[in-house]
Amino acid sequence: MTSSESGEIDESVIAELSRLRDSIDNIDAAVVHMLAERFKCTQQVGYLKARHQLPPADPAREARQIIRLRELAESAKLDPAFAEKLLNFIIAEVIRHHETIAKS
Ligand SMILES: O=C(O)C(=O)C[C@]1(C(=O)O)C=C[C@@H](O)C=C1
Repeated sequence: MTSSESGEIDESVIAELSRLRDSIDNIDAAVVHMLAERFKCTQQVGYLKARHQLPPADPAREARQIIRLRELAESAKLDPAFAEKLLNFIIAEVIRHHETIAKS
């Protein structure tokens, strides 16, 4: 009898789900720590740009980053469109931070 037939979840299923969720939690923690480090770097870039009157956004640099990230995603079997959307999402936040720094 399967878990769905009996209405109870098999012990081994619970154990496997728990093991996978532990790994997911570790990966999520790593992502948060890596993002925090990235934002520490971009904050320094923001101050550097503000000090030297450089524009917050650099579209040419972004275009190169997207090409590189899409290639990395493909070789890692990650959807390149997702990788591009994620990078754009992060960069939009960075630009917002740069603009705040420039105004301050
Ligand atoms: O490299 C820069 O010039 C940055 O400001 C950093 C960054 C990024 O987050 O990677 C953010 C904004 C720019 O448009 C390009 C890249």
